[in-house]
Amino acid sequence: MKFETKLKAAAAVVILVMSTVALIPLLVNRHVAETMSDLKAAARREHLYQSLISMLRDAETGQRGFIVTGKEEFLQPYYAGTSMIPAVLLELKTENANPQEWGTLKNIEEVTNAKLASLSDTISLRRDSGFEKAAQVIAGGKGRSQMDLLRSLIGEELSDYTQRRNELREKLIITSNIAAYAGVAATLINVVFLLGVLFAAQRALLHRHRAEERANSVSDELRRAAALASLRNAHLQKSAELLHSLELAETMEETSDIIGAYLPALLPALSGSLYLYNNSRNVLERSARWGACDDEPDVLAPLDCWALRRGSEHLAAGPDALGCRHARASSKGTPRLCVPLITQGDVVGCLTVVGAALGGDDGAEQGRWIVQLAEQLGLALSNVRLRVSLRRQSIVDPLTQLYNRRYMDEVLKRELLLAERKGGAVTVVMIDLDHFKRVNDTYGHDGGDALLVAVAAALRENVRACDIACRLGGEEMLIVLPECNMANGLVRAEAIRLAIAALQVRSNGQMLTATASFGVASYPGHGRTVESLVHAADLALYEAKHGGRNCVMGARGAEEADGGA
Ligand SMILES: Nc1nc2c(ncn2[C@@H]2O[C@H](COP(=O)(O)OP(=O)(O)OP(=O)(O)O)[C@@H](O)[C@H]2O)c(=O)[nH]1
Repeated sequence: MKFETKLKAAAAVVILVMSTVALIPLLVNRHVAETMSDLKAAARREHLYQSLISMLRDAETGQRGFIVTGKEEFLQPYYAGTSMIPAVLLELKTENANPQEWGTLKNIEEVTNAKLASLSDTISLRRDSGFEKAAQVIAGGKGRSQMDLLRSLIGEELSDYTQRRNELREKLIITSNIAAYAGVAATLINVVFLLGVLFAAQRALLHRHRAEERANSVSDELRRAAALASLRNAHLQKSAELLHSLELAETMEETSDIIGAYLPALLPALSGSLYLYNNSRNVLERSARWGACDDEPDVLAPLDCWALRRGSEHLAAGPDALGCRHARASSKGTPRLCVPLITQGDVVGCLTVVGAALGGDDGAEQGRWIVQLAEQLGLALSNVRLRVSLRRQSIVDPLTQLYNRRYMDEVLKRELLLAERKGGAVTVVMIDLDHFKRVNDTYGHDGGDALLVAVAAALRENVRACDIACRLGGEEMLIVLPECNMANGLVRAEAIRLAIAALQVRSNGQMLTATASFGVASYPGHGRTVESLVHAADLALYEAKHGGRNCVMGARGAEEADGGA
């Protein structure tokens, strides 16, 4: 049974008991009232009997006085007594007479009437026949014996009533005592039951209070869980968007931009930086930052960060926490979480996050979410790296690290379209090493390869960042010079020719040198398509070869159509 149902049942029992208990004094008091009434009736009858005897005595006294004196005024007590006797007798007969009394009452009435008759007779005799005659009748003693009989009969009744009154008085005392005890007992029982109800009510209140507290705490937990779930949902949605954008990234720079744009929304109450590992320098370089607090260095040495040293996340919260060396003094005291970005055992970066929210109530949850995010970022970054590397492999010649013919086609096509739209120029420089077969024959294929690598480096060093140096195949190379006219192209080709001629390459203990022949052609004068332009450069190269090699030849018929760049 539920506690509150039990309490209701107990309250019903208490009300029943208290009502019953309240009736006890009522019943006892009624009994007392009845006894009091009996006592009053007994006293009244006692009084009537005493009055009757007293009235008869007065009547007799008046009769004697008249007989002795013969004066009528002496009859005054006689008249007063006899006038009230019938009423007294009537009341004795009708009011509260009990059955045992009836016989005696009848006798008393008869003797009284006889006594009154004899009193009246002697008074008449005195009037009519004088004192002597009346005195003789009195001396006969009839009147006295009547009076004695009445005294005896009334005395019996009075004695009965005295006894009855005593009995009633005792009964009244007992009943009164019972009433008093019943009152006290009822009060005590009521007090006990009231205390019981009070105690039970208090327990019920306590019970309810605890239940309310439990309900409140459960509802708080549910609210927190709901808020957490919605936050997680938002995080998951945002991180899914971020990961999707990272899948489309083509370069590491683009990757950094994407991460930098998403981090403020993913970790809004915090500040931080994302570092990416630079293999060649063995340091981590900052690729993105967000938030109000910027106290991170641009470059992170692996030994400066506990997370990188340990290979797992490191939280520094509180004054005694072990802080990383890269954390600057300005942010000391603010919780900081560093998480290494690791994929397949390799560190690809590090996420450092700073903010009071890391140490609050939800700090642990935030920390878990950041570690999870870092895992996803690490995986995504490694995918981007792989993609960038594959893409590079597909467009770069593995020996010389120059772009391959396929990429040259792609780039040149794009540059020609741009030049057409802008009305600009594009120049291509075709390069072919002289007597390269001889190099191979003399120094072996390794020697030839070493020379090719050195020439490729010389090309890269002598062009602008926007120029694209490619290896078309064998010892044949081509440079695309965007926004460059024929004249400038010829100058550039000449500089490269000199750079190649100055090369001294050591291979297998021998010093190798090289020269190259150059054919230069420009858009739009020597061709408007990739094929026609490359063909024009190739023809010029052919002329350079036939012109004695180690020289630069421009394609024919270009001057009038040359752009102004
Ligand atoms: N070591 C090396 N040799 C290569 C490579 N690709 C092509 N060759 C060689 O380059 C040589 C090209 O020779 P040719 O086409 O006859 O021209 P050449 O000897 O340079 O003479 P000219 O071009 O007329 O000056 C061949 O012997 C090829 O085997 C390469 O990747 N490495």
